[in-house]
Amino acid sequence: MTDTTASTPFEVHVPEPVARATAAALDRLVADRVASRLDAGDPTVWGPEAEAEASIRLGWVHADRVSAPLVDEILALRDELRGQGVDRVVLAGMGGSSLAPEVITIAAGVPLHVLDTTDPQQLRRVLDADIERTVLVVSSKSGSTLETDSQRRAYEAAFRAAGIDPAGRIVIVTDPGSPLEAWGHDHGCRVFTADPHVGGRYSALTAFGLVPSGLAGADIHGLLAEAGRALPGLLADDPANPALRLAAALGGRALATADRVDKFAVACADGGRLADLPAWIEQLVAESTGKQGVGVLPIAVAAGDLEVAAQGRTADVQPVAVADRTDAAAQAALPDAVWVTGPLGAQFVGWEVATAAMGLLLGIDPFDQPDVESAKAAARTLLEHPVEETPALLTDGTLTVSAPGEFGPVAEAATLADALAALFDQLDDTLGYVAVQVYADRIGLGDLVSRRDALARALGRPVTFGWGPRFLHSTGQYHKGGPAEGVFLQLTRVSDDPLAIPERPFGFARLIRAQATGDAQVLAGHDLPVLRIESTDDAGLARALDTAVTAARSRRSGPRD
Ligand SMILES: O=P(O)(O)OC[C@H]1O[C@H](O)[C@H](O)[C@@H](O)[C@@H]1O
Repeated sequence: MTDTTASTPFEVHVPEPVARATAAALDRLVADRVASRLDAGDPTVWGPEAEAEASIRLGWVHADRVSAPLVDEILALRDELRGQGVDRVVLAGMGGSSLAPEVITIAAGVPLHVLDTTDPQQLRRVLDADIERTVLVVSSKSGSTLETDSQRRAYEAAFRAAGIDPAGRIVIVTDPGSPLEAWGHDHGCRVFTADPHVGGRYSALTAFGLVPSGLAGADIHGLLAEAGRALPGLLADDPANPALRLAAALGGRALATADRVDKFAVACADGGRLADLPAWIEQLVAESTGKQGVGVLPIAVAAGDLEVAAQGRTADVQPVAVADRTDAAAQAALPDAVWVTGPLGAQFVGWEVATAAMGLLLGIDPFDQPDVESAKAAARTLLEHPVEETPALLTDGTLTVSAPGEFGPVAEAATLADALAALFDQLDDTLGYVAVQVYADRIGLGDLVSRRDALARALGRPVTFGWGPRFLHSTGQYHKGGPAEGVFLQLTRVSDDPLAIPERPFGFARLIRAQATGDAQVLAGHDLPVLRIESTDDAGLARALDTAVTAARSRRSGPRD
């Protein structure tokens, strides 16, 4: 008897009109044998310019097998730590070194405290709690990421201040040969070296995803098994291959001259297990595809938000729903959406294959991130030299408004609402989007995200929402290297918190401000409109966003030429 209850390992449903409009892209992916060439580790898929990078970046295709021996090692360490009463796991890491573990542990319902910030308020909350029960995982592929290094320094000092030897409480995950590996060995820490043939954003099923998640109590063996079950179907040159169908549906119209669809809004449709998956998809797709003036922009949204709603969404955005199992009633309620269904391990490899295939459709290298370095360099320069203030346009209570690079008539703005209206006037009504970038405590002020949908509805255009500096390691590449369609609203919570970074001449408050200033300068240097609002209190951030919604509404209802 056939088992009709077995869940499908990975399934993609593409609405008929989308499938028709992207059929040529799917044909191309099958004819170019992208799936079997990935399976074989062929680095020539993306052309001669991408070959050198691709030749050291395809280890993720078989990560389920390569990572299997790690599982017992991680679980043994977890038991050892628990035996010592150490059961609280904190992760220091940015981008590809923290997004996957956060998704995995949320799906598993186990606690993991992710430090992917330089915001002093957010850091203090984690640093000040339960240190006697805490193990810190420091994850960095390069071993030189400034935020991660700063978090590690702060925690090491906190362990020492509490009379705890950091050697037994800091676990390192890094590439072989990195400065962090050397630091870990020199300081007697447990060190896991990852497969160096996997880039950060493709590393979910390597030591980067597995060590923190496994220590926190997630079923990492099951996760690898889910990927293993899906992979054969994902590596077949077949028009039924769900990853190729996903790539064609999302990337097949991104370069069209008419009716371009170069964005997708992704929501978790099962309300629970995969709730955080859209944040991981954002980094994978944005950083992989957004370069050389082209790209596919992923926008993480909630299920009822404008960009996925049946009414009012815009033609350049494809709605996407992710869920861990098929639910016919939910699918019927969102008939225009591409549905991506499967358990988390399968979602990881399915999206990775699809993203690599999108790289072929777009003609770019899906494994590099050429524009990420520019923001880091600008922040470093600002930290080494006294910060050069962009003159303020105006102040409003606790808020200071400035526009590096200027744009339109913003210099004449007399009020915050005027400045916001000037920014929104730069928005292209066909392909433009607004990127809201908030450098603040993303846990304590998490409610600010709820204003994203209101702003999108008021503008009638898509809105992305990123927490700084986290998004610099995720969608930041797309904003600078992708199509010049964005206008940028940057909010920064400035503070005089003295939280120090040991052996550095600057503390966290100065660092986060330099990161915001540096990125704004780089964006303005690309001739992109950037409005900066700095707030000396938490309430100012909410007030600035509420004013943005009001300004956006009057733009829509006011006279248009
Ligand atoms: O793991 P790390 O070397 O610390 O890198 C963390 C992140 O840094 C950069 O921003 C890259 O663009 C990301 O892809 C990467 O995930």
